Amino acid sequence: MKANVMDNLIKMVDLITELTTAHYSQEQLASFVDCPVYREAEEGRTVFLEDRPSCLREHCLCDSTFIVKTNKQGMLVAKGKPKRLEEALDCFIDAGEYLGFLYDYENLKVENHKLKKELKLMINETNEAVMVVNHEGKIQSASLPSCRIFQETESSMINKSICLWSEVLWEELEKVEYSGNIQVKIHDHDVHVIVQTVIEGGIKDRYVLYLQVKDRSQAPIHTNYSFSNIIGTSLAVERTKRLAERVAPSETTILLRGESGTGKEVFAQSIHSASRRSDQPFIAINCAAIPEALLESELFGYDSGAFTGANQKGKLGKFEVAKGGTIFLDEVGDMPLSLQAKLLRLLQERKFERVGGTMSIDVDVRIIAATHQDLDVLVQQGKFRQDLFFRLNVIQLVIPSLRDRIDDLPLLTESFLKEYSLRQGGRSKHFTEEAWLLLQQYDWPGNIRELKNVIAHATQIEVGDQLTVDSLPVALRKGYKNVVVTPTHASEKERLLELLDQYGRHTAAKKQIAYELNMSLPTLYRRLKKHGIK
Ligand SMILES: Nc1ncnc2c1ncn2[C@@H]1O[C@H](COP(=O)(O)OP(=O)(O)OP(=O)(O)O)[C@@H](O)[C@H]1O
Repeated sequence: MKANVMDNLIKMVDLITELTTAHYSQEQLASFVDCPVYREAEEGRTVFLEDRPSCLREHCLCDSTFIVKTNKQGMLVAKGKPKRLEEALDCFIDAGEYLGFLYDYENLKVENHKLKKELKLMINETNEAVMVVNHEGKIQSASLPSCRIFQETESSMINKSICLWSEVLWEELEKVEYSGNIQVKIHDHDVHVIVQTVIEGGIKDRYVLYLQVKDRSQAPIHTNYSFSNIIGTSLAVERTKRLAERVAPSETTILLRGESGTGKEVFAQSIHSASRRSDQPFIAINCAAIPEALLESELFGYDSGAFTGANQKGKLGKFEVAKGGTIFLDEVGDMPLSLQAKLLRLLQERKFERVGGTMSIDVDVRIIAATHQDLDVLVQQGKFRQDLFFRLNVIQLVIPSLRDRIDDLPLLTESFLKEYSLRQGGRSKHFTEEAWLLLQQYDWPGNIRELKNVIAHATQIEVGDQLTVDSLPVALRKGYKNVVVTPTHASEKERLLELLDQYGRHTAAKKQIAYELNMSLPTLYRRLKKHGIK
């Protein structure tokens, strides 16, 4: 479907060139009334003429073969091979319909600038990476997805030579006669470029480029996770998954809470994959990992000339790169207050300005924010704006820690063992009983990320199929006591007792404990009963 529309767009560029060559006004048409060809065309049929009819000859502005399409408003006369134009007219309608507007070619006023404007609009609106490069290698128009591949704003690419980004691409473009395929590297991405040349007056006038990033794992749009591959069947994770699945299709802003390494990004990606935006970009940005001075331009982009002495070209910010898709603001609690104000305005007005820019840019992005910190506390401390907190906290999902879903340890371990053993080209390895006990006793402060790292480490250093205590990191081995217990049971019981000691045994304390464990109060009572805790 998309490929067809692209083909159509490419062909249309050709068509537009042809259409601009001749058009007859109402007055001129008045003098054609006696012409049989014109009358036939007036009935609404497209008439293809191998030769120029005598009735048109005297009014004719140029001398070549014609195709005539007419109605009350005027007559469209275009130059070119009849069969090709017939196809092109169909393409014109198809592409117009797909892009949400139908160009009424019955009423077509064939004025060069208008058609060029329409083409530009279509290029801007398309979700495909399309560019037009002129015969000197200068970029004439570029759709937003193509700007993403080049990691530039449209304004910083227009009228610049394509050589600035890839000399190879320009060398290869020059070799293309009519159409061709080029493989190039742009910012380390392997990009496949489909090229169509536009010939005017017998010479190559411009190139229409359709770009596809081949290695999608490197493309910003890529997500690895959907709900179906979130591993875990524990009550805590099932509950969170159900709630996330319910809110995914809506456009609601979501706040994910949970310790580091619990899978907040995994949930954010899954929500994106289950939303209407799934074929649009998913862009993640860690607000804590980027120096404060750079965060604003990373998020909102900057216009050329925004920084003196700096790179004079503009740059797209993550909100623009994510257009139509989802942005994942990880560690949002670390965002500086000055930027919190800008983010709040964006959430309220769905608009923002680039750094150094004056133009307001509309935002069409779903926001999923995440934090391992307690935003309530940050609000009380004056480190996080309360109004922003309310805006972000429309739906809150708490991702349980691995301790609180320790029942999932076997499933997770098995899956990571398979993954890493396969990666290393061998059979699936397994833990000895002793090592397995240690894994179950450990309290996993680094959560699933830590578990993954432990398994990657163990499978790498152990040559045999069995992963022993010795292949575990020191932090885990510290707790090794060589005792036989039923650990899942024991560790949950231990955790419950610990929390009861900490908070107390009255109902309010139990409510707090249930909240901490991401379970309902009745579930907590069931668990307490199961472990014989009074
Ligand atoms: N349910 C799951 N099934 C499979 N893998 C998971 C699951 N949850 C998390 N992981 C893996 O654990 C690692 C950490 O997950 P992720 O980055 O989503 O955590 P996070 O909570 O966003 O961490 P941080 O707060 O540090 O950014 C990733 O490698 C991810 O693939």
